[in-house]
Amino acid sequence: MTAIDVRGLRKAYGPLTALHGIDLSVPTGSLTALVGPNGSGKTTTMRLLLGLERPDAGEGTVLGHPLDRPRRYLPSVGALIEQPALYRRLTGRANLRVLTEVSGTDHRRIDEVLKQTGMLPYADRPVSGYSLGMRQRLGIAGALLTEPRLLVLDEPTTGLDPVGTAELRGLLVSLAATGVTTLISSHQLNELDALCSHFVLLDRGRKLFEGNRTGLAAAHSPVVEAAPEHPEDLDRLISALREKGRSVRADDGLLRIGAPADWAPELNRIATAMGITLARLTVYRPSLEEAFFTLTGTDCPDSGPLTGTDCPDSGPLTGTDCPDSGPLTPKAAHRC
Ligand SMILES: Nc1ncnc2c1ncn2[C@@H]1O[C@H](COP(=O)(O)OP(=O)(O)OP(=O)(O)O)[C@@H](O)[C@H]1O
Repeated sequence: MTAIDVRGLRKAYGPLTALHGIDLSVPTGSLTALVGPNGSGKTTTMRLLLGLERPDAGEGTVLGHPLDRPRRYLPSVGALIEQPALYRRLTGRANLRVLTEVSGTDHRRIDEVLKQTGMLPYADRPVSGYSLGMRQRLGIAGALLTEPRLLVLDEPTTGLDPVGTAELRGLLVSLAATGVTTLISSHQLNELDALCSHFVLLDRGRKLFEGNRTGLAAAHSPVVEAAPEHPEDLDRLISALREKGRSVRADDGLLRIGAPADWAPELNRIATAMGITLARLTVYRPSLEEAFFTLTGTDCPDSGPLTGTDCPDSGPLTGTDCPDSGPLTPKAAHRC
């Protein structure tokens, strides 16, 4: 069963094509990540699915209803696009009451969604005193008022501190357990890696990948890392490997070679035959983030014009070092 099943979704703004005809199949009940750099088309995709804009082309269904009949499915959809629009002087509860009045929802839902989002203890305080995380949770509480079967959240973790992000993650997991399908966009790939079961990767308006985490990891072949004992041997080894058709990248004395895991002994033999001793020889599987940057052809999140992504330590749950500040971890080595 698919909650969202669309084909050939296309949208242009004047000369700029924001979406080049993408297909999406979001499984019912899944927590689906919509991942991509700035300008890749995440928000546009969500706006089209929510009927906020009309696609230039494309068809399909959302919750079993035709995409071009959003009024049929929107009553079962909750959405948070960018920051929630809240009245700062009103309390959280009063904000939700306004929403129930606008949407005609039973106001008895208010306490339920406050409880569901962990906001009940703060419900009677003015929103002006809320942290960013509390505002996001209140925004999600608002999106839950109509008991949606599909939740669409555009970068809900932006600006959240580690505690706020962890709380939001907990909330999304508990919602998924109730059968709600959630489509969530973010740049913070490692965070979604832990959270989501289904992944859609966008870049420059095109879909690069859709599938589960295993499929995504498989899309990025293992990497063999090696470092000669003597740095002066580096260039010779690189030339030899390239002559054998291997893609090789050198980062501060460490070679990163695209090759299957069982090729590592062969590398050892090649080096030995050349009289080179390897001080390091390891194989590792890429993280979701690395697979993504490989697929997009982006080397370093803060160096490419299309990424606009901050150093990984801006994401509280990545656990990676900032590429130029930490030791040469596999991740740091690969990324910059
Ligand atoms: N209303 C609009 N008018 C003109 N161009 C637009 C409009 N909305 C989006 N775009 C352009 O379409 C492209 C995709 O934008 P979109 O906001 O969907 O990307 P995104 O992946 O959500 O990016 P971000 O992470 O920065 O929010 C961008 O080049 C953007 O500038």
